[in-house]
Amino acid sequence: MPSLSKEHFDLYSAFHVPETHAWSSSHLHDHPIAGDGATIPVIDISDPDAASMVGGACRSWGVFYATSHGIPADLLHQVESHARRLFSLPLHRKLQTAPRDGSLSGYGRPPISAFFPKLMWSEGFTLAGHDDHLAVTSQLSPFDSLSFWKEMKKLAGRLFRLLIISLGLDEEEMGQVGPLKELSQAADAIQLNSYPTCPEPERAIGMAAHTDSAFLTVLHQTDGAGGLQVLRDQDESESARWVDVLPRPDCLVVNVGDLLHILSNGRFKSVRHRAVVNRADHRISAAYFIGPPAHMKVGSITKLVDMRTGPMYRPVTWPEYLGIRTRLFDKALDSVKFQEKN
Ligand SMILES: C=C1C[C@]23C[C@@]1(O)CC[C@H]2[C@@]12CCC[C@@](C)(C(=O)O1)[C@H]2[C@@H]3C(=O)O
Ligand SMILES: O=C(O)CCC(=O)C(=O)O
Ligand SMILES: [Fe+2]
Repeated sequence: MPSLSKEHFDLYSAFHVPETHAWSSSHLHDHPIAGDGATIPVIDISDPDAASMVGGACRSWGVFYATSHGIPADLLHQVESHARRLFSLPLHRKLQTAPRDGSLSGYGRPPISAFFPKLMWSEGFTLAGHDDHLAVTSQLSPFDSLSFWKEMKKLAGRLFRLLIISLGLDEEEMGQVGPLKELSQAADAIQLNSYPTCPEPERAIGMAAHTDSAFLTVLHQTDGAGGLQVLRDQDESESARWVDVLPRPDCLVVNVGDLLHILSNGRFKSVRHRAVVNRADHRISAAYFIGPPAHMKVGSITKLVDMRTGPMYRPVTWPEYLGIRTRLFDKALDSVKFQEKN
Protein backbone atom coordinates (compact mmCIF):
# COMPACT_ATOMS: atom_id res chain seq x y z
CA MET A 1 0.00 0.00 0.00
CA PRO A 2 1.47 3.45 -0.86
CA SER A 3 2.42 5.38 2.25
CA LEU A 4 0.05 8.17 3.23
CA SER A 5 2.37 11.06 3.91
CA LYS A 6 1.40 14.52 5.11
CA GLU A 7 1.10 15.34 1.42
CA HIS A 8 -2.00 13.14 1.53
CA PHE A 9 -3.67 14.99 4.34
CA ASP A 10 -7.35 13.97 4.56
CA LEU A 11 -9.25 17.03 3.34
CA TYR A 12 -12.60 15.48 4.20
CA SER A 13 -12.15 15.48 7.95
CA ALA A 14 -10.05 18.64 8.34
CA PHE A 15 -10.76 21.12 11.16
CA HIS A 16 -8.13 23.57 9.96
CA VAL A 17 -6.02 24.32 6.89
CA PRO A 18 -2.51 22.95 7.47
CA GLU A 19 0.58 24.89 6.33
CA THR A 20 0.95 22.54 3.36
CA HIS A 21 -2.37 23.85 2.00
CA ALA A 22 -2.28 27.48 3.23
CA TRP A 23 -1.81 29.92 0.33
CA SER A 24 -0.48 33.41 0.75
CA SER A 25 -3.07 36.11 0.62
CA SER A 26 -1.15 37.94 -2.13
CA HIS A 27 -1.57 34.85 -4.27
CA LEU A 28 -5.26 34.42 -3.53
CA HIS A 29 -6.04 38.11 -3.90
CA ASP A 30 -3.93 38.86 -6.95
CA HIS A 31 -6.98 40.53 -8.52
CA PRO A 32 -10.19 41.89 -7.00
CA ILE A 33 -13.49 40.03 -7.28
CA ALA A 34 -15.91 41.59 -9.75
CA GLY A 35 -19.18 43.00 -8.46
CA ASP A 36 -22.59 42.23 -9.90
CA GLY A 37 -22.06 44.06 -13.16
CA ALA A 38 -20.02 41.40 -14.88
CA THR A 39 -22.23 38.81 -16.54
CA ILE A 40 -21.01 35.87 -18.52
CA PRO A 41 -23.01 35.30 -21.73
CA VAL A 42 -25.73 32.63 -21.57
CA ILE A 43 -26.25 31.20 -25.06
CA ASP A 44 -28.95 28.91 -26.39
CA ILE A 45 -26.80 27.01 -28.86
CA SER A 46 -29.85 25.89 -30.86
CA ASP A 47 -30.75 29.54 -31.60
CA PRO A 48 -30.44 30.51 -35.29
CA ASP A 49 -28.07 33.28 -34.16
CA ALA A 50 -25.96 30.98 -31.97
CA ALA A 51 -22.84 31.14 -34.16
CA SER A 52 -22.44 34.89 -33.82
CA MET A 53 -23.23 34.81 -30.09
CA VAL A 54 -20.79 31.97 -29.41
CA GLY A 55 -18.11 33.68 -31.55
CA GLY A 56 -18.67 36.98 -29.71
CA ALA A 57 -18.42 35.31 -26.30
CA CYS A 58 -15.21 33.48 -27.19
CA ARG A 59 -13.64 36.69 -28.48
CA SER A 60 -14.51 38.88 -25.56
CA TRP A 61 -14.75 36.48 -22.61
CA GLY A 62 -13.29 33.12 -23.64
CA VAL A 63 -16.16 31.52 -21.72
CA PHE A 64 -19.93 31.22 -21.89
CA TYR A 65 -22.85 29.20 -20.51
CA ALA A 66 -24.45 26.85 -23.06
CA THR A 67 -28.13 25.95 -22.86
CA SER A 68 -29.93 23.48 -25.19
CA HIS A 69 -26.63 21.59 -25.10
CA GLY A 70 -28.36 18.22 -25.58
CA ILE A 71 -26.65 16.34 -22.72
CA PRO A 72 -29.45 14.66 -20.76
CA ALA A 73 -29.70 15.94 -17.16
CA ASP A 74 -29.91 12.34 -16.04
CA LEU A 75 -26.54 11.52 -17.58
CA LEU A 76 -24.91 14.51 -15.87
CA HIS A 77 -26.34 13.38 -12.53
CA GLN A 78 -25.04 9.87 -13.10
CA VAL A 79 -21.55 11.16 -13.81
CA GLU A 80 -21.65 13.30 -10.70
CA SER A 81 -22.82 10.37 -8.56
CA HIS A 82 -20.10 8.18 -10.03
CA ALA A 83 -17.54 10.84 -9.15
CA ARG A 84 -18.89 11.11 -5.59
CA ARG A 85 -18.63 7.34 -5.19
CA LEU A 86 -15.04 7.36 -6.45
CA PHE A 87 -13.96 10.21 -4.20
CA SER A 88 -15.63 8.68 -1.16
CA LEU A 89 -13.38 5.59 -1.33
CA PRO A 90 -10.51 5.26 1.13
CA LEU A 91 -7.40 7.12 0.03
CA HIS A 92 -5.28 3.99 -0.35
CA ARG A 93 -7.77 2.60 -2.89
CA LYS A 94 -7.75 5.81 -4.91
CA LEU A 95 -3.96 5.86 -4.85
CA GLN A 96 -3.93 2.38 -6.40
CA THR A 97 -5.03 4.03 -9.64
CA ALA A 98 -2.27 6.68 -9.68
CA PRO A 99 -1.02 7.07 -13.28
CA ARG A 100 1.81 4.68 -14.24
CA ASP A 101 4.14 4.15 -17.17
CA GLY A 102 3.53 7.45 -18.90
CA SER A 103 -0.27 7.12 -18.70
CA LEU A 104 -2.21 10.27 -17.82
CA SER A 105 -5.19 8.46 -16.36
CA GLY A 106 -5.86 7.90 -12.72
CA TYR A 107 -6.02 9.55 -9.33
CA GLY A 108 -3.56 12.27 -8.50
CA ARG A 109 -2.61 15.89 -8.60
CA PRO A 110 -3.11 17.76 -11.86
CA PRO A 111 0.12 18.76 -13.64
CA ILE A 112 -0.27 22.45 -12.68
CA SER A 113 0.22 21.49 -9.05
CA ALA A 114 3.96 21.21 -9.68
CA PHE A 115 4.21 24.98 -10.18
CA PHE A 116 2.93 26.02 -6.78
CA PRO A 117 4.58 25.76 -3.38
CA LYS A 118 1.29 24.86 -1.69
CA LEU A 119 -1.19 22.06 -2.28
CA MET A 120 -4.68 22.63 -3.60
CA TRP A 121 -7.88 21.87 -1.68
CA SER A 122 -9.11 19.26 -4.14
CA GLU A 123 -8.66 15.79 -5.49
CA GLY A 124 -8.95 14.63 -9.08
CA PHE A 125 -9.22 11.69 -11.40
CA THR A 126 -7.92 12.21 -14.91
CA LEU A 127 -9.47 9.96 -17.52
CA ALA A 128 -7.63 10.29 -20.78
CA GLY A 129 -9.07 8.17 -23.55
CA HIS A 130 -11.95 5.83 -23.10
CA ASP A 131 -9.99 2.59 -22.68
CA ASP A 132 -7.88 4.11 -19.99
CA HIS A 133 -10.96 5.37 -18.29
CA LEU A 134 -12.59 1.97 -18.08
CA ALA A 135 -9.40 0.40 -16.82
CA VAL A 136 -8.95 3.02 -14.11
CA THR A 137 -12.39 3.52 -12.71
CA SER A 138 -13.79 0.03 -13.12
CA GLN A 139 -11.20 -1.06 -10.59
CA LEU A 140 -12.98 1.16 -8.11
CA SER A 141 -16.62 1.53 -9.04
CA PRO A 142 -18.40 0.14 -12.09
CA PHE A 143 -19.89 2.78 -14.35
CA ASP A 144 -20.62 2.67 -18.04
CA SER A 145 -19.41 6.05 -19.17
CA LEU A 146 -19.52 5.39 -22.90
CA SER A 147 -22.64 7.46 -23.51
CA PHE A 148 -21.15 10.41 -21.62
CA TRP A 149 -18.02 10.41 -23.79
CA LYS A 150 -20.15 10.07 -26.93
CA GLU A 151 -22.56 12.85 -26.01
CA MET A 152 -19.77 15.22 -24.99
CA LYS A 153 -17.90 14.64 -28.24
CA LYS A 154 -21.08 15.29 -30.22
CA LEU A 155 -21.62 18.53 -28.30
CA ALA A 156 -18.00 19.56 -28.92
CA GLY A 157 -18.63 18.99 -32.65
CA ARG A 158 -21.68 21.29 -32.54
CA LEU A 159 -19.69 23.96 -30.72
CA PHE A 160 -16.87 23.73 -33.24
CA ARG A 161 -19.25 24.14 -36.15
CA LEU A 162 -20.65 27.30 -34.55
CA LEU A 163 -17.18 28.71 -33.96
CA ILE A 164 -16.12 28.00 -37.53
CA ILE A 165 -19.24 29.66 -38.92
CA SER A 166 -18.63 32.65 -36.68
CA LEU A 167 -15.14 32.98 -38.16
CA GLY A 168 -16.67 33.17 -41.65
CA LEU A 169 -14.88 30.08 -42.96
CA ASP A 170 -16.12 27.98 -45.89
CA GLU A 171 -16.25 24.19 -46.25
CA GLU A 172 -12.70 23.89 -47.56
CA GLU A 173 -11.22 26.11 -44.90
CA MET A 174 -13.15 24.12 -42.33
CA GLY A 175 -11.15 21.11 -43.49
CA GLN A 176 -8.09 22.69 -41.90
CA VAL A 177 -9.75 22.25 -38.56
CA GLY A 178 -8.93 18.65 -37.71
CA PRO A 179 -11.70 17.85 -35.22
CA LEU A 180 -14.43 18.98 -37.59
CA LYS A 181 -13.13 16.91 -40.43
CA GLU A 182 -12.53 13.86 -38.28
CA LEU A 183 -14.37 14.34 -35.02
CA SER A 184 -13.93 10.67 -34.25
CA GLN A 185 -10.15 11.17 -34.26
CA ALA A 186 -10.15 14.15 -31.92
CA ALA A 187 -8.41 13.41 -28.63
CA ASP A 188 -10.37 13.97 -25.45
CA ALA A 189 -10.07 13.62 -21.70
CA ILE A 190 -12.23 13.96 -18.63
CA GLN A 191 -11.16 15.45 -15.33
CA LEU A 192 -13.31 14.68 -12.29
CA ASN A 193 -12.63 17.20 -9.53
CA SER A 194 -13.73 17.06 -5.91
CA TYR A 195 -13.59 20.14 -3.67
CA PRO A 196 -14.36 19.13 -0.08
CA THR A 197 -15.81 21.75 2.25
CA CYS A 198 -13.02 23.82 3.74
CA PRO A 199 -12.90 25.09 7.35
CA GLU A 200 -10.91 28.21 6.32
CA PRO A 201 -11.74 28.88 2.67
CA GLU A 202 -9.99 32.27 2.72
CA ARG A 203 -6.63 30.48 3.16
CA ALA A 204 -7.02 27.74 0.54
CA ILE A 205 -7.59 27.35 -3.18
CA GLY A 206 -9.45 24.49 -4.88
CA MET A 207 -7.75 24.78 -8.24
CA ALA A 208 -5.07 27.41 -8.82
CA ALA A 209 -5.36 29.89 -11.69
CA HIS A 210 -4.59 28.41 -15.09
CA THR A 211 -5.67 28.19 -18.69
CA ASP A 212 -6.63 24.84 -20.21
CA SER A 213 -4.40 23.57 -22.98
CA ALA A 214 -6.95 21.93 -25.31
CA PHE A 215 -9.32 23.52 -27.84
CA LEU A 216 -12.41 23.61 -25.68
CA THR A 217 -13.45 22.58 -22.18
CA VAL A 218 -17.06 21.77 -21.33
CA LEU A 219 -17.72 21.76 -17.59
CA HIS A 220 -20.53 20.40 -15.46
CA GLN A 221 -20.58 21.58 -11.83
CA THR A 222 -22.69 20.63 -8.81
CA ASP A 223 -26.01 22.51 -8.69
CA GLY A 224 -25.99 25.27 -6.13
CA ALA A 225 -22.27 25.01 -5.29
CA GLY A 226 -20.24 27.76 -6.90
CA GLY A 227 -16.46 27.98 -7.01
CA LEU A 228 -15.36 28.51 -10.59
CA GLN A 229 -14.07 32.02 -11.38
CA VAL A 230 -12.72 33.42 -14.64
CA LEU A 231 -10.33 36.33 -14.95
CA ARG A 232 -11.97 39.10 -16.91
CA ASP A 233 -9.44 41.39 -18.55
CA GLN A 234 -10.74 44.91 -18.67
CA ASP A 235 -9.66 47.67 -20.98
CA GLU A 236 -6.57 49.64 -19.96
CA SER A 237 -8.51 51.90 -17.61
CA GLU A 238 -9.52 49.06 -15.30
CA SER A 239 -7.67 46.15 -13.77
CA ALA A 240 -8.55 42.50 -14.37
CA ARG A 241 -11.15 40.98 -12.03
CA TRP A 242 -12.25 37.51 -10.97
CA VAL A 243 -15.81 36.84 -12.07
CA ASP A 244 -17.89 34.05 -10.48
CA VAL A 245 -19.22 31.43 -12.87
CA LEU A 246 -22.03 30.24 -10.59
CA PRO A 247 -23.93 27.10 -11.56
CA ARG A 248 -27.05 27.89 -13.60
CA PRO A 249 -29.91 25.44 -14.16
CA ASP A 250 -29.55 23.42 -17.38
CA CYS A 251 -26.28 25.11 -18.32
CA LEU A 252 -22.84 23.76 -19.07
CA VAL A 253 -19.83 26.08 -18.97
CA VAL A 254 -17.74 26.19 -22.14
CA ASN A 255 -14.28 27.74 -22.16
CA VAL A 256 -11.58 28.35 -24.74
CA GLY A 257 -8.20 26.66 -24.29
CA ASP A 258 -4.73 27.58 -25.53
CA LEU A 259 -4.86 25.47 -28.71
CA LEU A 260 -8.06 27.16 -29.89
CA HIS A 261 -6.43 30.50 -29.11
CA ILE A 262 -3.60 29.45 -31.46
CA LEU A 263 -5.93 27.99 -34.11
CA SER A 264 -7.96 31.20 -34.24
CA ASN A 265 -4.76 33.27 -34.43
CA GLY A 266 -5.60 34.93 -31.14
CA ARG A 267 -9.21 35.82 -31.98
CA PHE A 268 -10.66 33.47 -29.38
CA LYS A 269 -9.29 34.02 -25.93
CA SER A 270 -7.90 31.26 -23.78
CA VAL A 271 -9.39 32.30 -20.45
CA ARG A 272 -7.58 32.10 -17.12
CA HIS A 273 -9.73 30.49 -14.43
CA ARG A 274 -9.55 28.97 -10.95
CA ALA A 275 -11.80 27.29 -8.39
CA VAL A 276 -12.30 28.63 -4.89
CA VAL A 277 -13.65 26.56 -1.99
CA ASN A 278 -16.28 27.14 0.66
CA ARG A 279 -17.40 26.03 4.12
CA ALA A 280 -20.79 24.59 3.22
CA ASP A 281 -20.78 22.55 0.02
CA HIS A 282 -18.75 19.61 -1.20
CA ARG A 283 -18.48 20.56 -4.85
CA ILE A 284 -17.87 18.19 -7.76
CA SER A 285 -17.01 19.20 -11.29
CA ALA A 286 -16.56 17.13 -14.43
CA ALA A 287 -14.52 18.81 -17.16
CA TYR A 288 -14.46 17.40 -20.68
CA PHE A 289 -11.45 18.53 -22.73
CA ILE A 290 -11.38 18.17 -26.51
CA GLY A 291 -8.23 18.69 -28.52
CA PRO A 292 -6.63 17.64 -31.80
CA PRO A 293 -5.51 14.09 -32.54
CA ALA A 294 -2.04 13.58 -31.06
CA HIS A 295 -0.19 13.81 -34.38
CA MET A 296 -1.93 16.97 -35.64
CA LYS A 297 0.05 20.20 -35.64
CA VAL A 298 -2.18 23.06 -34.65
CA GLY A 299 -1.35 26.34 -36.34
CA SER A 300 -3.44 29.39 -37.12
CA ILE A 301 -6.09 28.91 -39.83
CA THR A 302 -4.65 30.50 -43.00
CA LYS A 303 -7.62 32.77 -43.66
CA LEU A 304 -7.27 34.32 -40.21
CA VAL A 305 -3.65 35.25 -40.72
CA ASP A 306 -2.62 38.71 -41.86
CA MET A 307 -0.23 37.92 -44.74
CA ARG A 308 1.95 40.94 -43.96
CA THR A 309 2.65 39.95 -40.41
CA GLY A 310 2.23 36.17 -40.67
CA PRO A 311 0.71 33.85 -38.05
CA MET A 312 1.00 34.85 -34.40
CA TYR A 313 1.95 31.36 -33.19
CA ARG A 314 4.10 28.50 -34.39
CA PRO A 315 2.28 25.19 -34.96
CA VAL A 316 2.40 22.58 -32.19
CA THR A 317 0.82 19.21 -31.48
CA TRP A 318 -1.14 18.79 -28.25
CA PRO A 319 1.44 16.43 -26.67
CA GLU A 320 4.24 18.83 -27.68
CA TYR A 321 2.35 21.71 -26.13
CA LEU A 322 1.67 19.76 -22.92
CA GLY A 323 5.43 19.15 -22.76
CA ILE A 324 6.08 22.90 -23.09
CA ARG A 325 3.57 23.59 -20.32
CA THR A 326 5.30 21.08 -18.09
CA ARG A 327 8.38 23.30 -18.31
CA LEU A 328 6.89 26.77 -18.64
CA PHE A 329 3.31 26.55 -17.32
CA ASP A 330 1.62 29.93 -17.90
CA LYS A 331 4.43 31.21 -20.13
CA ALA A 332 3.76 28.36 -22.61
CA LEU A 333 1.45 30.30 -24.93
CA ASP A 334 3.86 33.23 -25.09
CA SER A 335 6.74 30.87 -25.78
CA VAL A 336 5.12 29.64 -29.03
CA LYS A 337 4.32 33.19 -30.11
CA PHE A 338 6.35 34.68 -32.96
CA GLN A 339 7.98 38.02 -32.29
CA GLU A 340 5.83 40.81 -33.68
CA LYS A 341 6.97 42.21 -37.04
CA ASN A 342 6.45 45.88 -37.73
C1 LIG B 1 -5.73 16.29 -21.15
C2 LIG B 1 -5.21 17.01 -20.20
C3 LIG B 1 -5.62 18.40 -19.89
C4 LIG B 1 -4.93 18.66 -18.58
C5 LIG B 1 -3.63 17.91 -18.76
C6 LIG B 1 -4.15 16.57 -19.26
O1 LIG B 1 -3.15 15.84 -19.87
C7 LIG B 1 -4.79 15.82 -18.09
C8 LIG B 1 -5.22 16.74 -16.94
C9 LIG B 1 -5.78 18.07 -17.42
C10 LIG B 1 -5.75 19.14 -16.34
C11 LIG B 1 -6.97 19.18 -15.43
C12 LIG B 1 -6.78 20.29 -14.39
C13 LIG B 1 -6.25 21.61 -14.96
C14 LIG B 1 -5.10 21.32 -15.95
C15 LIG B 1 -4.47 22.63 -16.43
C16 LIG B 1 -4.12 20.38 -15.33
O2 LIG B 1 -3.12 20.66 -14.71
O3 LIG B 1 -4.52 19.08 -15.57
C17 LIG B 1 -5.62 20.44 -17.08
C18 LIG B 1 -4.63 20.11 -18.19
C19 LIG B 1 -4.61 21.06 -19.36
O4 LIG B 1 -5.63 21.67 -19.73
O5 LIG B 1 -3.52 21.18 -19.91
O1 LIG C 1 -13.83 22.74 -11.04
C1 LIG C 1 -13.82 23.76 -11.71
O2 LIG C 1 -14.72 24.58 -11.70
C2 LIG C 1 -12.64 24.06 -12.60
C3 LIG C 1 -11.91 22.83 -13.03
C4 LIG C 1 -10.85 23.14 -14.03
O3 LIG C 1 -10.50 24.26 -14.26
C5 LIG C 1 -10.23 22.03 -14.76
O4 LIG C 1 -10.51 20.84 -14.46
O5 LIG C 1 -9.44 22.35 -15.68
FE1 LIG D 1 -9.35 24.36 -16.14
